[in-house]
Amino acid sequence: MTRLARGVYIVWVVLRYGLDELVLTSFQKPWLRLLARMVSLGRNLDAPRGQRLREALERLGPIFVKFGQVLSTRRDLLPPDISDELARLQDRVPPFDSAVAIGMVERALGKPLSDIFVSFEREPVASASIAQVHFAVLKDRNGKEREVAVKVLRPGMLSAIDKDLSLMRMMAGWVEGLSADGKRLKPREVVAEFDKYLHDELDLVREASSAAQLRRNMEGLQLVLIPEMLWDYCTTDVLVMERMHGVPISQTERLRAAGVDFPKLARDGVTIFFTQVFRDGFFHADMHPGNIQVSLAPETFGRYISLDFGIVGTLTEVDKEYLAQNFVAFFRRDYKRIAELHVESGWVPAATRVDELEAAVRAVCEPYFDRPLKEISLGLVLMRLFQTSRRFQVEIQPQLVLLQKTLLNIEGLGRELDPNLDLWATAKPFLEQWMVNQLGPQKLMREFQRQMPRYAKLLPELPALLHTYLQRAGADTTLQVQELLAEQKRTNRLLQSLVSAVIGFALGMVVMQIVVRVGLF
Ligand SMILES: Nc1ncnc2c1ncn2[C@@H]1O[C@H](COP(=O)(O)OP(=O)(O)OP(=O)(O)O)[C@@H](O)[C@H]1O
Repeated sequence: MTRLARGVYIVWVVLRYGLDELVLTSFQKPWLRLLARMVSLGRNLDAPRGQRLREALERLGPIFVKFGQVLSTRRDLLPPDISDELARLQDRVPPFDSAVAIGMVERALGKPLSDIFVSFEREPVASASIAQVHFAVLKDRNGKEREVAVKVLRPGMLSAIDKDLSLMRMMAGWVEGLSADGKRLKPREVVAEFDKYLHDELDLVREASSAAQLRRNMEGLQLVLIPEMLWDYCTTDVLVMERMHGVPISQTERLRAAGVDFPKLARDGVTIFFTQVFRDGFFHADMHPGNIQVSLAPETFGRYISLDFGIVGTLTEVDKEYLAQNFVAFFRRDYKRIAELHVESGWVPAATRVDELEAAVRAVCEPYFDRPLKEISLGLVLMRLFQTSRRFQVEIQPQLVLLQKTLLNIEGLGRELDPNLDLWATAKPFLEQWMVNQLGPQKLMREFQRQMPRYAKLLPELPALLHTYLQRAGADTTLQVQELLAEQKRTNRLLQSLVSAVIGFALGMVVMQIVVRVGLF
């Protein structure tokens, strides 16, 4: 289909499903209002708006379906009825021809299939819009046989995606320009985010490296199994990894019959997530049930198996600091502090009235304290906080939105496995440890250690630097002497401040320990 024909088709679907009503209720130009009314004559719009949007995206094909799925996570932008409906979008599409998949594997790995694999299942085990997965048995370099899962990218995805993305960008521009409501929805920003997301997903080496990193991070925890990536066989289009044998988490009856301890499973899920977020700042952000299995093998019985590492989130020290400070203020119900934090960090315009922001934050948080702590959904609180912040022109970072979305998934999963799950009892040790790490002496020590190599490197260079300096100063010895004396004074002062800093640091450590251990929780 040419670009023009595809564009016309998209506009037709938009109008048939009444999507113009969703975003363009407030066309600014009268002639556009008239035109929209004319082309939409006689259409039947009985179904709820969310359902119409979902059906239209399904009709527009896999890339739009993926777009809807990504959009469903932007609960900070969309009303709940629409995001709920979008979250129901299923990404399962008919598989592509096995011969094509095999051809891609052979091209990517540079050998005939029989040279690499002992056997290769032609029928894929799963197929989605971006890729499909085949099981196989690999003959590794040492002649050892290994069961593997081979993920192959759908051919021609890049050009199809780029075509649809350029149309989406164009439509986003229209929506933003033509509708008063359009600007609020930030369509161009949303499409740009989707563009990055899709291109990341189209690089399987990137996915494999995320998996390898998570596997390393999770090794010591002994709660989750992550497939090993077989690097000799991983390319941008083809990913070969250890095959996992688990039971999908959705098959609860089977798991129960096998004797899996559900309350423990629920607690472990929270532990894994909190460790990834608060300890490592690197988390699996696509935690839908399709990507989670449970091992029934005797030596790893009851452990999670995590799959699909296309979407991971990273948190910087600044993000963690933001979360830490806000969580602490939240637990203390110190809404003024939350408001002040936003102003201090420059998140809201300096002219923002702290009392107004404080009142808005109070309205979000206070209702939650009516319930027992274990019933509070932190994902929901965060989402409401982000929504409120937007009203005050705060640009919430995408990684924080990703975190909030994953938190909602984890809480949902945990409560499904064990309705009595006390999220806080499980999360509290992590938050405590995290607070100590973020604000306590360890953090200062880490900073100190981080800076040390820089100073250590400078030290041996000092005589050479001094020598160059003296040479440059030339014959004017008076000047040299005066400057050297001044330098000596400066050095003395530096030493004095260093000593004070060390004493202050030691005192700080003691005070922080007391504050953190006694004051916060
Ligand atoms: N290493 C593995 N071992 C066993 N099964 C696997 C493995 N990797 C993938 N699968 C199977 O293939 C399915 C799809 O894998 P994956 O989620 O990685 O693909 P995807 O194309 O990204 O799908 P989606 O985006 O819909 O989650 C999994 O649900 C699982 O059943």
